[in-house]
Amino acid sequence: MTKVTGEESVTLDLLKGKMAEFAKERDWDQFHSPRNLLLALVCSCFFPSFDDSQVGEVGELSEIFQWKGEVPKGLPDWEEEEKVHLGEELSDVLLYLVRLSDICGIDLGKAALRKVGLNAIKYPVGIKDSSKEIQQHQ
Ligand SMILES: Nc1ccn([C@H]2C[C@H](O)[C@@H](COP(=O)(O)OP(=O)(O)OP(=O)(O)O)O2)c(=O)n1
Repeated sequence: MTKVTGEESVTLDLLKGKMAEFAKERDWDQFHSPRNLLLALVCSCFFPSFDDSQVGEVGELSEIFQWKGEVPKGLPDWEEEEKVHLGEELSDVLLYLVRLSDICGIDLGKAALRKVGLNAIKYPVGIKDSSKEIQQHQ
């Protein structure tokens, strides 16, 4: 795998390439089907390779926040180790999502930009909605 320097700018295309390379080097393209990738994201880890956990990556991410109650933005009270762990679980979700999009032939960046535009039309500025009511109670 090409070395990650930490200095290159991170794009969805870069991550897509890294995941494709990662899978090819291990002969794991056979496991990276749309269904398997979706299951790895949201429910039990289906991959026959290793993990015996019954929790998908979104579940692992949720577990970090479980029982903590609401937490302040920026996570000021969290240990550095917890934040590193959070970054890892967020990354797992992102990486599987990028890979799933690639395998399905969806340009995720373009699709997301288009969706941002659609959201702006659906929710015009100044219109009251339920998410604003939630914010008011925070
Ligand atoms: N068949 C696989 C297995 C793993 N991965 C990659 C994508 C994820 O970024 C990460 C997931 O690896 P694990 O299933 O080992 O999950 P965790 O890293 O979360 O480990 P754990 O569940 O022990 O916390 O590895 C992958 O692309 N294809």
